[in-house]
Amino acid sequence: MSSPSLLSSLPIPITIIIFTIFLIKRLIFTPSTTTTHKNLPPSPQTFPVLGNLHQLGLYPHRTLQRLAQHHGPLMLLHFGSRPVLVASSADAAREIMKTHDVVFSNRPKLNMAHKLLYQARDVSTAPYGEYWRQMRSICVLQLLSPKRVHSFRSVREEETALLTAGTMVMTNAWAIGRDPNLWDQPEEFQPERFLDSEVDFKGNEHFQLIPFGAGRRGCPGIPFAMTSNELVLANLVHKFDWVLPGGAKGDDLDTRECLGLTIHRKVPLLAIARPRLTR
Ligand code: HEM
Repeated sequence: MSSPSLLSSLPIPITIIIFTIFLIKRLIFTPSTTTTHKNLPPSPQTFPVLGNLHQLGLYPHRTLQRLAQHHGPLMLLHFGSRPVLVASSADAAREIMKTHDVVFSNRPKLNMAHKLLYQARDVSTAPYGEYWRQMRSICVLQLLSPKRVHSFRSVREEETALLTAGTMVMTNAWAIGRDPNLWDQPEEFQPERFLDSEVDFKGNEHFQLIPFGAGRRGCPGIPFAMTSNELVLANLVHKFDWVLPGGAKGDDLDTRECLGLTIHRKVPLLAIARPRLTR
């Protein structure tokens, strides 16, 4: 007669618990696709159902930057079941926004856009296609052209060999803007670094600075934004001296960020304007 195995000698609930732990471990520690899936960009380990969502934390731009340092400038994550390709270098951004921008010109379907923006009928969330093309050309030619701004005065889908159709793409412009391979002392505020520099912010050739995005879904409001920004900034600097309340200095500022539609200051900047020009 054979002796009973260790498992069969245990009470049933304990056997079930051990089996469940074993299953969960197998599911949780699915190996990274860095080495297992040929032709796919590297991926961090995924968690069942959540994918990589649980890893994003409060500051996804920072988490993605850290993951990219480990897995490379083009990596594949999963937000739940949705594959998400994350670009974290200027070269990767160029591939997506210039070389293959037809393929990546759609927008994700967002409930918010359908509910608030007339079934995503506005130009920024409209799916890539004829309707978007017409809206965009009205914007660019009729509303936002340099001439018009000045006058105010006062898919075709190609499938790539690597990715599943429907893969969402995120370009981490924040991480690219801090890439030490591209910028000298990236965390330092040195506006003079742009003097006599070829880098511009329009995303035409230089993808290391892309505040307006780039490619066919890039921001059409650049002339409008730059004209308004320059005017407002020039007036604020020219007409006022600025100090911090209570004699505080720049180093005293709390510069932590906060996540929202865009990343913004966690603690609002309070500054006192002292007029220095009398009319
Ligand atoms: C400093 C100011 C601005 C910044 C930093 C900015 C930035 C951006 C960015 C990052 C995008 C997404 C680009 C992409 O997906 O690749 C975008 C799209 C867009 N922006 Fe701006 N923008 C600014 C001002 C404006 C202004 C003033 C207007 C219009 C009056 C405007 C109209 C649009 C539109 C319509 C889109 C969607 C384009 C499309 O999906 O085809 N933006 N902007």
